[in-house]
Amino acid sequence: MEKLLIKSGNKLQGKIRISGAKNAAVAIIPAAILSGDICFIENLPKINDVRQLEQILLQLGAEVEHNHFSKMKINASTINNYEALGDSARSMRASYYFLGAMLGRFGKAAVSLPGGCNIGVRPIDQHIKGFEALGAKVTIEHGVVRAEAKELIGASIYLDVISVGATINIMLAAVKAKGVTTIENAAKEPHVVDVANFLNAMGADIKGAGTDVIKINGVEELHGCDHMVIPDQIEAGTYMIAAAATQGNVTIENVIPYHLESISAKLMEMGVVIKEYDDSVQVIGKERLKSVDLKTLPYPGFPTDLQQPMSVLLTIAEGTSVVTESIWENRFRHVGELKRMGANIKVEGRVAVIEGVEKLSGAEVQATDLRAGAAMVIAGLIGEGETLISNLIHIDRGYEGLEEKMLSLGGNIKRIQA
Ligand SMILES: CC(=O)N[C@H]1[C@@H](OP(=O)(O)OP(=O)(O)OC[C@H]2O[C@@H](n3ccc(=O)[nH]c3=O)[C@H](O)[C@@H]2O)O[C@H](CO)[C@@H](O)[C@@H]1O
Ligand SMILES: C=C(OP(=O)(O)O)C(=O)O
Repeated sequence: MEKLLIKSGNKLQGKIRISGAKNAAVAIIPAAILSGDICFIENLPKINDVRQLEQILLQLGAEVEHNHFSKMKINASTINNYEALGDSARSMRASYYFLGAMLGRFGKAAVSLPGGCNIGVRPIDQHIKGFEALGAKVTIEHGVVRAEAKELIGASIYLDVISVGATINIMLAAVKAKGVTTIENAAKEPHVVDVANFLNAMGADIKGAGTDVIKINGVEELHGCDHMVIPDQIEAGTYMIAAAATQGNVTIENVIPYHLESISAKLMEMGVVIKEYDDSVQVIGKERLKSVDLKTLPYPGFPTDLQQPMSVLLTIAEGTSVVTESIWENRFRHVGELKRMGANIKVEGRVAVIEGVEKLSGAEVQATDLRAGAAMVIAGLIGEGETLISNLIHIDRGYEGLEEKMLSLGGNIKRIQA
């Protein structure tokens, strides 16, 4: 089994380049099948979720070419199967975007119920409500979601919860529907905007992405396009936190600093020095940081996907921090692992109370999910001695070359068979 062996002691120093955003890429790839023309997608992250999406595209009959995923060419004119069933679809969350995309293009779709991180129940009722409002019939049987519509007609849809997935899936289904669709209480994450920009580059007419209300004027046809995926806000935040935790000095390049404001603000509140440039941020750590309270919220709030890495930093801050996870009901599974390293954390429901300790100590721990994995890597960089992390499958789903990037910054980390 592959594990990550980390020795602590090195402060991260230097420059790091952030990859394309996982959560944008995994929606844009399925979105590309909305047209029978050729789409080129650039700046894709080299992660397992993207590899699984390629498998699904091939399963559907699309033609795919890429140069180690840097630029993917998708020809969806050859699609002859409307069912994405099996391990690839089940292995990840974003396979559910094929529902919206296939429904939007062909009026029918079947996708195995998606997987993804085990961080809560993860219902898809808002996606289904949206598809049904557009005129589709949706069923779930034997672990497969099926959606079918003779004709999709624009509708007004109010989301009961702010959902990234439902917002994007409804956009995908609605771009070619007859008439106007509005999504109210829409998610505003940067990846939602990137997907809307991609669809507009294909000829869609979407306005308001990035605000609470998205308006989609259905168009008859979409065409091919060339699109560059935005930089990954969460990967950038992960390296910012790692730099702060190791008292390092790291310049994080190829970012949109505006997308990082909630993270920069929290780090500065703790005493970290952040310098913002046009497309990079420099993070300079300090010896003992101050505790802070943190509540995860939809964008532009503090992202839930950085709650776990951030809680590592809080374990060694001075004082007591209260972390409230308001998006997912089960996103504290990393706490048990951090306790093995000497962290002092109490969890009550969706709240974790973290009492800062002088230091963590290395231990054998697991990546219980994707961001928990990143959290363990940061803990390993600061935990006295050696840390061995297992269950790397989660990390590989969403971080491009994590150990190579950490190594280039001076982190003492290697992948071993153990
Ligand atoms: C591939 C991808 O982009 N994953 C991200 C996406 O997940 P995902 O799109 O699955 O998350 P959502 O934004 O949909 O979920 C937010 C909240 O809404 C609830 N909900 C969602 C849909 C639904 O039909 N019904 C419902 O009740 C969820 O249980 C959760 O409490 O956004 C999350 C919130 O920023 C991130 O943590 C994930 O990294
Ligand atoms: C939870 C995440 O991803 P997914 O929705 O793909 O499980 C994440 O990226 O942190």
